[in-house]
Amino acid sequence: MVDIRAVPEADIDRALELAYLAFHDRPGKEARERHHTLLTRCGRIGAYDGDALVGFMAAHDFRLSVPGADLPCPGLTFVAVAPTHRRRGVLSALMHEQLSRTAAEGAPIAALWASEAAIYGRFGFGSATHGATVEIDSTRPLALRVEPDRRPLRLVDPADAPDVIGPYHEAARGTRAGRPSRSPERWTDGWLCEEDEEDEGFSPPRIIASGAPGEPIAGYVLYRTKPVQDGGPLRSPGEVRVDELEADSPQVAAALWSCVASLDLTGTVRAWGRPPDDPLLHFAADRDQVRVTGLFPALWLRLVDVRAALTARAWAAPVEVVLELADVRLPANAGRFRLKAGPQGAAYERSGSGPDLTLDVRELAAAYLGGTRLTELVAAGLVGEHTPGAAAALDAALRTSLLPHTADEF
Ligand SMILES: CC(=O)SCCNC(=O)CCNC(=O)[C@H](O)C(C)(C)COP(=O)(O)OP(=O)(O)OC[C@H]1O[C@@H](n2cnc3c(N)ncnc32)[C@H](O)[C@@H]1OP(=O)(O)O
Repeated sequence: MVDIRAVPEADIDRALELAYLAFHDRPGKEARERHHTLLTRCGRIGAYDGDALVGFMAAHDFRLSVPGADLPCPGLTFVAVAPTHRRRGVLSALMHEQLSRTAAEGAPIAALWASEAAIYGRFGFGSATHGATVEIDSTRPLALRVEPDRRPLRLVDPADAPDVIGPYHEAARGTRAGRPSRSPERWTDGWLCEEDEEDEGFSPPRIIASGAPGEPIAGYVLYRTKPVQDGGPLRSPGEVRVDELEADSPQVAAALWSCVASLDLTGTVRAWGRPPDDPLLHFAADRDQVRVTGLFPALWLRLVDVRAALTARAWAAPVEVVLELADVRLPANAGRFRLKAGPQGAAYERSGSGPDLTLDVRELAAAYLGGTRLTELVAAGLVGEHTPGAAAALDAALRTSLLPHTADEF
């Protein structure tokens, strides 16, 4: 029997060794130090078999943008179970403890990025945002259907970036649901880290902002580059990897995309985590030049307190439905509830009426940010619709003008 309890700071190095073991990772000294510091700032729970730490889970203290609100939301990370103890319920026990703590702390939701998509649905997490991998052939000028903004572009020193682009990012977070808050440390130790943790072949981060010095910025692009790989006949062009691009308008976005697509000694721009409704995909004149090469589940969301989550968000249209909700991990959420919601707010109370929709909490979580349509889940056989049109009506109320999205992998 393992014992689930808080992991003291003294055990952080052991937790990291366990995580590196589980993730087949061998980071260098600097990355280890960064991870250590990061874990000092996270909530930490462990599974101990006697003295041995055999399971671990950490939680960032995030807030997450949801439609019309910004909610406390632990961001679960560094989940690892020792190879000697896997498939014996250690993760399940850690998750049980984590969800109980989340509820006790009054956070209505929790989120994570999954190492494998098959793991977290059973714990009530739904796939709530998606990322698109976009590739631009930049061996020729980027063909656009909008006129790029003419404001000057300027380089921002990464050391100044939290002050220059941090507030811009924080404001942009409210425009799309699904975005976690970014602490100064997450900027410096993650996005702006000199060495790229995934691939040390990439340059340090580069930032180009739109707007003359002294003026408020109108957008920015954060990217890294890889030089030409010179293997004789196998010579491949340099690559630009766009990590983040935010802009006030399509014209500013066009100026920033054009800029990275025209960098000398590069022939490809890869943006690994764009919103699936990225305006670029519409204003690119040649869709053979700008291609979506992949679509992946990004943020997984858990509605820990369904009532608090539903009544906290904004609603796009009036709806009144009775939901029969299943939640085997958090039974307080389970049962029949009448949701009456609209632009004025929402009420969610237990009901004795027959259900319009029958669904598991993971399906409601997938739909909560407006990124997954319940009508599609009905069509997939995952949501039962007992009143024709009920799923479409709830979709209309959950809808957001922009798809939820985040590239903040944690
Ligand atoms: C948010 C993050 O940090 S994501 C990172 C997750 N960590 C990793 O991928 C590191 C390598 N893997 C591991 O450390 C472990 O295998 C973990 C954490 C994925 C699973 O831990 P375990 O203690 O083995 O899980 P546990 O025994 O509680 O399994 C619970 C259920 O999930 C299932 N499950 C666990 N892992 C997986 C998986 N990778 N794929 C599919 N199903 C899985 C189990 O079969 C079990 O199913 P059941 O309830 O029907 O019996």
